[in-house]
This record gives sequence, structure tokens and C-alpha cells, in this order.
Amino acid sequence: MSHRPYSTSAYREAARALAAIGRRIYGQGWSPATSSNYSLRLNEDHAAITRSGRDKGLLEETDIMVVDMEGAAVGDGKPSAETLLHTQLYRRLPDCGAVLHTHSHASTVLTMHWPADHITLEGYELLKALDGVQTHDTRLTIPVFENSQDIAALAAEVDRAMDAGDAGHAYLIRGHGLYTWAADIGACYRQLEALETLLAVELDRRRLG
Ligand SMILES: CSC[C@@H](O)[C@@H](O)C(=O)COP(=O)(O)O
Ligand SMILES: [Zn+2]
Repeated sequence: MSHRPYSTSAYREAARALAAIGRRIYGQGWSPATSSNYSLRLNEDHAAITRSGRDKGLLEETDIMVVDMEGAAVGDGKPSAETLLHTQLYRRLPDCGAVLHTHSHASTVLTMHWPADHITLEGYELLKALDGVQTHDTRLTIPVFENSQDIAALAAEVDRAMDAGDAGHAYLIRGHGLYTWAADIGACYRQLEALETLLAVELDRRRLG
């Protein structure tokens, strides 16, 4: 299958941006022990993504590589083990330009301690940081998928959930973490910061009873 070529300068800019946002996310405590992975769309057929196993607090441009939209490495090295969860979003959502995945304390405890297959965030002003949300009077339902090492199967499950109209802004994986996506890295980081903040608030709210 022939792939449209991507711009080398666009790749270099994507690698720089992903390394910078990765260090910023690490500083928030959301990507411990090499967890988490980040990607940017380069064109219809390629994405820049973090290499597998990299320390996100020390992320450099050399820790980024290119994959095609079937999840195959372009060039040497091992892309993120969760690449297919990124390409599922790029293949399904033409306007998706950036995908961020984190492993925060809040997302882990909320999904591990409570068995529900969704987390609802409702009535928070910070919900307006999410694309398309205009009021605090909003109920955001975030689906929780069971964790699996079969990433292809997990990506197919996300696809089915989206077919059913779920996972509009983000999804959670139980005992694992959060995925969110947006048109560009700035919007995606804004959404990630809002969601991780609200998940921490929700955890505190539940503890307060
Ligand atoms: C080190 S535990 C976290 C990993 O298993 C995985 O969930 C993750 O987020 C990072 O995987 P990676 O292959 O480095 O992109
Ligand atoms: Zn992960």
C-alpha cells in the first residue's frame, strides 16, 4: 500500500513539540516510570509517536519516531506498545491531530476502586475547557474499558463504543489511565489538564463522601 510522503520539517516540529509536552506532563506527575505515550498526526498516512519504554521526564526529540496508520514502524526502533490506540483515533476521526495518554494517580484509583464502566463528571466549570462545552451545566460520561495487553482488541472495543456514540472526548482504561485527543497539541493538552484535574477533584469528592 503506497503512503503519501510526510514532510521532514513537519516531523521535526512534531518531535520537538511531543518531547516538550511529554516533559510538561511528567512535571504534573501523570506519567510515572516510563508510562504514557503521545502522538501527533503528520498526514493522512503517518503519525509521530513516542518510542516504547522512554522516560517521559527526560523526553527528547530522539525518543520520537514515525508510524503508519496501520501501526507499523517507519524506520528503526519500537514505537509505543499502544500505537494502535492512537492510530484507531487518527483513522476514525479525520480532524484528530493529537493524542495524549497518561497514567495518573486519580485515573488509576477511580477506575480500580469503583467497578463502574464509566466515570461521570458533572456541573464543573472546568468542563468548559473541553472542545464544544459551553456551560458548567454539562454531564460528561467517560467510558471505562477493561485493561488488556491485546491492544488491537482494545482499539476495536473503542471503535464499537464510538459507533454507539460514546467516548466523545476521552476514555479510561481500568487500573491503567486516560486517553484524550483533539485537533492539535495545544487543545489536546488543555483537555488533558482539565480532565486530569477533574478526575482528581472527583476522587477527592468521593473520599469526602
Ligand atoms: C511501564 S507501564 C506502562 C506501559 O505498559 C503502557 O501502559 C504505557 O503507557 C507506555 O507504553 P509504551 O510502550 O512505553 O508507550
Ligand atoms: Zn499506558
